[in-house]
Amino acid sequence: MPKGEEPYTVAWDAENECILYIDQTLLPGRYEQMRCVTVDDLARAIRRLEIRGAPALGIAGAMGVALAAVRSREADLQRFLDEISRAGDLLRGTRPTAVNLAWGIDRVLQKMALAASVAEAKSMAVAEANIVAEEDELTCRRLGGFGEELFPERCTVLTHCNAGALACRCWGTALGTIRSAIAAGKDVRVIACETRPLNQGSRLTCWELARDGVDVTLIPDSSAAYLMRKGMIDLVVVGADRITKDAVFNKIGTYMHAVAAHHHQIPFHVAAPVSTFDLSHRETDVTVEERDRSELAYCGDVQLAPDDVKVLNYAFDATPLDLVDGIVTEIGVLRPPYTESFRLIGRDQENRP
Ligand SMILES: CSC[C@@H](O)[C@@H](O)C(=O)COP(=O)(O)O
Repeated sequence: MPKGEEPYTVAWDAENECILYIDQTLLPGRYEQMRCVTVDDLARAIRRLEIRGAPALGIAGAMGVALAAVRSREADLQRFLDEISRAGDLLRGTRPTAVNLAWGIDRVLQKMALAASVAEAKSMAVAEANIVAEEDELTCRRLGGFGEELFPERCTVLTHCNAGALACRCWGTALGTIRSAIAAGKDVRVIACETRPLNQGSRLTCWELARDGVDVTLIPDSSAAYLMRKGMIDLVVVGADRITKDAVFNKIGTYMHAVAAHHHQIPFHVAAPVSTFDLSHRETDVTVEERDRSELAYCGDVQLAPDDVKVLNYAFDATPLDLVDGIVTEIGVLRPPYTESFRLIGRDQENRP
């Protein structure tokens, strides 16, 4: 977190060789740091959304591989690498849509494959995981700087879900652009959609922004189009979990905001690091996570739907690129038709080790 001595969302504890993280399921009531000492602990924390948000999942994936490495007792290098690769597969399977998770895991596995001994592989894994985390902070701040230019001097921006400090190491992507605009002296008010069913908007985005003294107003997801119609929203900025050749995957509900923004001629922007791009795939190739019926059928212990009713609980949706007016990244703001910028990013990704 950017304030004072506060902890980062996900961090490596070098002394105890484990992962420290802020349990996001406890917010806004409790702000508490937890630890994962095994890969199983981490897999559980990710499935429960104690750690969530694409860039934070990338860091968690990278640190999860480092955790598996330092905990291993295997002495043979090849068997060691096979064991860590299986740990990577376990983590990769926890949440299929946010591409950053697999990206973070693969980055550390690829680095370890260059090691000449188990000891070297372990120290390479920890070092690379920490680099992934440090880079995320730089990326968010750079991205925020580019995104700031999208904000008029005085404006109201709508955002969905939480693409803030809690979804990254700190600062945030969509909220990073808002923080940067405010830091540049602009008068920015935020409309935060509650983001049913798990309320990342009301619990996390409102908590983060209110704590920073940002003017934030909570709305039900279903009122966004009406506020647009009433002229109460100047622009929309959201994060992303995966950007394919043809679509932006983000929290369920994002697509309806994009459609409504297009209808009302309100700019709709996405803020995401280059690590969120997956330009070798199309929308239809991507597995969209479906979550448990209990998230909709219950609110805590209160039953909201009959026992036998069918529930369809997609965690994400896909917004076609023709509804996206700009994608803010750490290398600049990409503009439609995206062909040339995607070609350059895709070529760069293919050339990675
Ligand atoms: C910078 S985070 C961008 C996205 O990861 C965010 O908008 C989102 O959809 C997160 O979903 P979640 O299910 O809470 O992990």
